[in-house]
Amino acid sequence: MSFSSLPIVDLQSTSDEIRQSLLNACFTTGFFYLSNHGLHPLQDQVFNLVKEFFHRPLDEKLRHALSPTSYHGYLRIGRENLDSTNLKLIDEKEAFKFGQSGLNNIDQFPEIFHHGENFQLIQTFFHSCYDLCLRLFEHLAETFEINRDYFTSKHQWDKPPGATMKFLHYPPTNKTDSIRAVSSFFTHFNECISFPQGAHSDYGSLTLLFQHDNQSGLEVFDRSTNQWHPVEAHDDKIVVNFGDVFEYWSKGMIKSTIHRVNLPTVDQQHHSRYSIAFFCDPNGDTLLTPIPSKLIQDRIYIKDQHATHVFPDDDQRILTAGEHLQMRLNKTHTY
Ligand SMILES: O=C(O)CCC(=O)C(=O)O
Ligand SMILES: [Fe+2]
Repeated sequence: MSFSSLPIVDLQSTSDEIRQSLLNACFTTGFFYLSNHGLHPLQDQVFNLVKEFFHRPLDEKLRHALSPTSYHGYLRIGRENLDSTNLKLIDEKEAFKFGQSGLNNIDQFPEIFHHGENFQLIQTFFHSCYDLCLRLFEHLAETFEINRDYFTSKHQWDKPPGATMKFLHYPPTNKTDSIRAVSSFFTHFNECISFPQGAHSDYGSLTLLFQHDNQSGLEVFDRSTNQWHPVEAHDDKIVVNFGDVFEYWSKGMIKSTIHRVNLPTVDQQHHSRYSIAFFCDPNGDTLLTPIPSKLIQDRIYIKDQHATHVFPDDDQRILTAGEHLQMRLNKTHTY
């Protein structure tokens, strides 16, 4: 895998160029920048709302805490911890999660999302993200030289589980360099320590990540060298990554690359970092069988140690996307 910089998929370039850059992303990190995607003006408005929401008092946000039976709600700091391999790591982020199934029911959402056009803005943004994923799926089908609707037909809007959107806030940290050193020391002594967001791979097919104020923090893991690499934030480019489902579908050709959010650099540590993640999941009954493409049909899937997060055991039973999602969600530890 090469990490010198992520490939750029420019949606205003020709289909051939898009195919080439997608192929490049498929063969390297499974991450790419998406430019000229058309969502930038909308994204700015949504970030204003994101900031307004997270500035509300904690008790007000907690009135809409995510419950085990709902697909949307507020997650306080430490509630969702994504590194399932290290139960001592607490994610120092707060989030608000929107499940597609709740998007029509405004009454369940915090007051601030009811004001003026805010709820319509959220819905429009959600739909635009979904449409953008469908567009990428069509380009990917061309890249794999298979039916144009191969992937889109597995992501039908009206079938569960649907997509999920998360507003994310990483509060300022006053960890100085010496505290950073002490934190890593304490992990050896069974203390819980906090980290903006623990290492994980995404569970679904595609993730869109919107960043704000060009504030970096995202890092991707290079399996071949065991090293973390920072991903530069550019507000006008969406960072897109493939999730576990594509690793299954492509017999490991596409990596569901592990990533995390690291502590900010010292000059940025007094600023909040905001991001929006949009997670696309195939319909629950979709089988995780290989894509019928000559690019991968002769491929032998050799699972490396990092694929164990995708393949929890060695039984050869073919999972559905729904079973896989449930298995990953069960492993996300919460307090
Ligand atoms: O906030 C970020 O930069 C990354 C978010 C992410 O990876 C996730 O929520 O799965
Ligand atoms: Fe992620």
